[in-house]
Parts: sequence; structure tokens; C-alpha cells
Amino acid sequence: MAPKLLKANSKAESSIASKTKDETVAWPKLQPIIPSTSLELTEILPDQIFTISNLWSTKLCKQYVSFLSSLPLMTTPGRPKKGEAVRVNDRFQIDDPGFADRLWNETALQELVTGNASGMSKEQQQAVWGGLVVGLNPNIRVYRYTKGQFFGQHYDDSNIVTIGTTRGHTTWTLLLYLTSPATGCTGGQTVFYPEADEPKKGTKTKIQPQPITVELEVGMALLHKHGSDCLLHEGLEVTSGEKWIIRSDLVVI
Ligand SMILES: O=C(O)CCC(=O)C(=O)O
Ligand SMILES: [Fe+2]
Repeated sequence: MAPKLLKANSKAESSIASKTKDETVAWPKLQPIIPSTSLELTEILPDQIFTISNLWSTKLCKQYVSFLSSLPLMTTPGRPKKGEAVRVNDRFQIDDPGFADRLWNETALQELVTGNASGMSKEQQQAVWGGLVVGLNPNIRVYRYTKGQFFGQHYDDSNIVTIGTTRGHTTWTLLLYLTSPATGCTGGQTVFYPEADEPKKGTKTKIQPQPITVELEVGMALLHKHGSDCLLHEGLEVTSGEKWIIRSDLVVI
């Protein structure tokens, strides 16, 4: 049976720690950065999941974890509203078009997603990303999971987003992992549950594909399709250390 639809309780996001429009975050410089020529977009599951190892250097991740620790993170309540995913983590959110733009332009992300470095033609790119990618969602979310914290099974929604004067919508979730077992964080893997194919003619049994477990890696970006084609997924419980993530989304027109 298909699992009940669980949303990543986007409405609850308004109650998490956030900065008002006038406030800004003094994000550290995005340096040192690794050039796109040394990186690649790796397909984990066709049309659903890609990763980019070392999008952020280890040094940059370390600087950011120490900086992000100074932000006023708030723990989300463990008891969700009806139909929402259970999650417990410490979160911070800001609407910051400037930082979203830097994350897109000052790292190898743009070149790997929409440039020659993607290894895809322009037509292939538009088919995969669900349109012409114009940048990242200015809604930047920072998550910290400590021992015992997790993000239960859910689907991510697509949202309408304006970048500058361009109105678009989000199609893929971007997760940037800043910690891993190498920094003392165990558990916390992101797990995806691909849907079973329709049963073959004359048979009734659907073959349930194996879940896909993405291990944490310092500086790795993960992209996964969201909205109506989103796979059920979760962030497993952290068993030691701290898992830090920066989340945004690809915006297309
Ligand atoms: O923390 C994770 O591994 C998953 C996060 C997630 O699913 C989300 O932000 O929607
Ligand atoms: Fe999610």
C-alpha cells in the first residue's frame, strides 16, 4: 500500500527561528572553493537523485559549522500536526536572496547544474530539472541534528518563488552536508524509498525496490526531485556528533 502522504510541514516553518526582512546574516566568504573542472554531477538514481562531492571544501564546511553555531537555532517540536512528518532538529531559516545567489554563482553549482560541466545538453538539462534553472530558493534553511534527532519520512513540496523580478517554482531540493563520520557524526543518512514498478502483466506482485541510503560526506551537495514526483525520504537518527545541513531548492521558469 502506498504510504500516507506526509509533508515536510512547511507551514510550521514560520514558527522556527528566523530573521525578519530587515535583519541580515553575515555569512562568511565562500572560500576556498573547488572549481567545477575538478567536480562532477553524479547520478545516484536516474531523474531523481544526484550528488556533487566536494562542492564545498572541508575548510569552508568547518568555518561554516562554527559560524552557524552562533545563529539562534530553535528546536522543532517532536509532535507534528496531523499529516505532517515527525521531525526533531534545531533549525534556522532566513529569506536571503543575496546568499542564495552566492551559493549558486560563487560555487561550482551553477556550472554543474546548467553549464557544460553537467555533461548534459540544454534540452536534457531542461527535461531533468523540470525547466530552465534560474537560481536557488532564497528561503535558506539551516538544520542541526544532535544525538537522537531525525527527520521522519515525508515528501518535499514545490513552491512558487520570486528571484529578483522573475517568478518561478521549485523543482528539486538541495541539501548541502557540512559534517560526516569524518567530523564525528554517525547516523543521519538521508534515505530514499523508490516506488515499486507496476506489476508485470499476469502477475499481482509489485517488486519493492531497495531503499537508497546516502551517506553523509563533508561538502557534498545532494539534489533530489520534489513536488509531485518526490520520493518518500527521511533523515535517519543521528547516533553521535552533529549533523549540519544547509537546504535550498532549484528554481525554474
Ligand atoms: O536531513 C536530511 O537528511 C533530510 C532533510 C529533508 O528531507 C528536508 O529538508 O526536507
Ligand atoms: Fe525532505
